[in-house]
Amino acid sequence: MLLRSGLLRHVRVWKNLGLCSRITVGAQTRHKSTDASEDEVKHFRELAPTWWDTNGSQRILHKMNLARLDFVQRTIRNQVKIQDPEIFVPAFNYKEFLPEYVCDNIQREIQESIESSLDERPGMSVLDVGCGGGILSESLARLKWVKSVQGIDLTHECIMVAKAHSKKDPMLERKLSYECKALEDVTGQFNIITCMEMLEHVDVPSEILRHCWTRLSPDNGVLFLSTINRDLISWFTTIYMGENVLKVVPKGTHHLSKYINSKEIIAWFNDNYSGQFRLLDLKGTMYLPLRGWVEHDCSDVGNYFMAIQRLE
Ligand SMILES: CC(C)=CCC/C(C)=C/CC/C(C)=C/CC/C(C)=C/CC/C(C)=C/CC/C(C)=C/Cc1cc(C(=O)O)cc(O)c1O
Ligand SMILES: C[S@@+](CC[C@H](N)C(=O)[O-])C[C@H]1O[C@@H](n2cnc3c(N)ncnc32)[C@H](O)[C@@H]1O
Ligand SMILES: [Mg+2]
Repeated sequence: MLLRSGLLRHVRVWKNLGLCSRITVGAQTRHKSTDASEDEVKHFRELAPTWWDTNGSQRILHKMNLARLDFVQRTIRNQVKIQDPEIFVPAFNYKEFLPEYVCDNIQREIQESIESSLDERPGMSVLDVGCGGGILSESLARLKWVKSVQGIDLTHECIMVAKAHSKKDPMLERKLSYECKALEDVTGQFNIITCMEMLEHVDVPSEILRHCWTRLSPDNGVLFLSTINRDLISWFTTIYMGENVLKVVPKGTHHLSKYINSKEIIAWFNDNYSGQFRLLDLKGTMYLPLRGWVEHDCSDVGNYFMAIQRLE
């Protein structure tokens, strides 16, 4: 069992990185396999009152919301096939040959066609797992092509804050609902399931992934994950700098030993659902002062966004 004390712990974890896969760490005797641990619930219970203060303890989460919503929208739009024969979709790298204004027009027409295709479809149902105070849930509920968002979380105070904040916007009332419940108690299937900045807070992440999978529509449902690789750079940025130096993340939020490598998640899906899923996108993301969260292609280090599609 990895020691949880001081820098030595982090060095030990870092040296032992390859020895145990985080994804299937043994489930202790648990009431529910997807239950939250008391210390995590206590931590987020204390943060709940200031959740919607965009300059408060969750300010980094608010800043991250812009980047992850871009990731979600880009991924969903990329699944839309252009149906309109009037739309010219060049089959070559036209941006290298055509004038910029022509390229801009082509891009605009393609995006407009995608948006109208999305709007013509029946709206998508969304489950936001570990929704916290609802930062992502509200943003998703405001998307035209989303018909419903169900946010669940096991910190009761977060759900109360989420419900109170959503009441400020009447438009959300018919699309957005919240419940303090465990994932395994959620019924039905969803077109989109989001599990953002939550996996690194649970004791048995494989159970969360398994229960997400069974609630993902087999008709190309998409699971969006964002979490953190278990590496020294993650420790340096998210814990040493984030919590101790810059103090932009509440102290005690993260524990390196609970971080999950993107490769571990992909390996777990290959082991459990081989041939039934497609990795739609995987991007690293990092917070840079003055720039906010920026995407990069090194998804094996630091934070990452992942989109996995269920094929059957
Ligand atoms: C290719 C690659 C990644 C190379 C990186 C190399 C390297 C060493 C880069 C250093 C980057 C750099 C310039 C660091 C300077 C210090 C800095 C800006 C550190 C970032 C601190 C920070 C904001 C970390 C984010 C932590 C995090 C995961 C936030 C999400 C979050 C938030 C909250 C909350 O607000 O309560 C709770 C959570 O559970 C979260 O996951
Ligand atoms: C960092 S917050 C992320 C909130 C939200 N997903 C976002 O990104 O804005 C992590 C949330 O996960 C919740 N959580 C932790 N373990 C959970 C579990 N096993 N089931 C449901 N929620 C859980 C916590 O209560 C907390 O609200
Ligand atoms: Mg986190």
